[in-house]
Amino acid sequence: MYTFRAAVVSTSSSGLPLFSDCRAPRHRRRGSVDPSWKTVGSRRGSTKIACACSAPPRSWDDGLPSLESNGLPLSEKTRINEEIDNNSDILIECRDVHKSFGEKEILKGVSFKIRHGEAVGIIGPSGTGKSTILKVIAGLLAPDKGEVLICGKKREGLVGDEDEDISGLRIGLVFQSAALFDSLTVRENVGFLLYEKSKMQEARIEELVRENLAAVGLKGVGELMPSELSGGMKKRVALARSLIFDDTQEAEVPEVLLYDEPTAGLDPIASTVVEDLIRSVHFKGKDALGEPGKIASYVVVTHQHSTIRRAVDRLVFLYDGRVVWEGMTHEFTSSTNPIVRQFASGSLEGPIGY
Ligand SMILES: Nc1ncnc2c1ncn2[C@@H]1O[C@H](COP(=O)(O)OP(=O)(O)OP(=O)(O)O)[C@@H](O)[C@H]1O
Repeated sequence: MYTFRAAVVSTSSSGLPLFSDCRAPRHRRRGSVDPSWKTVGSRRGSTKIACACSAPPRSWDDGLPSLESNGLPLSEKTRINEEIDNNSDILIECRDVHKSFGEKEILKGVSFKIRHGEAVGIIGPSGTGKSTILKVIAGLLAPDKGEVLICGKKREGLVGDEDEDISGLRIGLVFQSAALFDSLTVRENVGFLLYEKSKMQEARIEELVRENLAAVGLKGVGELMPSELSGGMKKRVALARSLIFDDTQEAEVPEVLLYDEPTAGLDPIASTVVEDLIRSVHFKGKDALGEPGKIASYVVVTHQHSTIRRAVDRLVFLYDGRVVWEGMTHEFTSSTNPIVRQFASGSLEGPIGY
């Protein structure tokens, strides 16, 4: 399963133009380049946080009655106001997202919301579309039907497309394979985007690389090659790469990180390290330097029970291309939903067929 997924991500067999710029910079290439690497994100945000996290402007002609003219009872007005307030912290919303690969319909109408401050896990049986929905959110895949709203605004186009215009939010995707360029040093991997896309001085980039490596508990590894790192260290380097950004160019906008099976293939202790790291770079946590993390919200696709328990607070359960259950992590094992029960217990008996 792991190998297959890694293969899907690490080749451009999907035919996506997205991977067309996934090459190491020519002057930094040393030998072969892992073509799988892609950092996803809009570094062009110009909206201030207050705007970034506020609800989309709502027209009172959109089906909801006007508060001014219809003399609604106070309770009704309150309800509507609460609904607006409750939606004001939604960073990402998937609405009825469909996606097929050839004849195979994978996502059959996926809807859920990610709010500011949330730590969400996406779980479900193999092949049910968990990685696919992450890639749709990240702008690596376009939905066939339905939409993804980023801070209330419909995402148009894919990452790198000219018509891609997401502002007010940065989205980073951390691939399960870590997907480092094997021909670049750790420092070059972490600073890749800044070396390539920014006008920052090399010395400043190096400083940021050092800071971000330190934040994930890695000091003094900048000049090592990826082949010299353990699997857990590679995942941390990938995380540091997703945290770094050009802070000279843009207004500060929230960042959402999407982790695709971050603990797959790790031993239990290495998994705990990565799970705690995921928590630590969240703004509610403290990074390895004791500073508050930078991440506003994150989403973790995982199969591992330890990761579910330790790294996320809320779960979205995908089955057969749809969300069949959502709930808090502590509700997962006591759910009466037969699909969830079977999955949580690992039983062969139940609605999920293998
Ligand atoms: N680019 C692609 N081209 C063709 N089929 C694809 C592509 N990407 C994914 N698929 C198929 O879509 C289905 C869902 O894949 P996905 O990786 O999203 O599942 P998943 O729920 O993350 O699985 P797992 O838990 O095993 O990693 C699989 O059957 C896979 O073969």
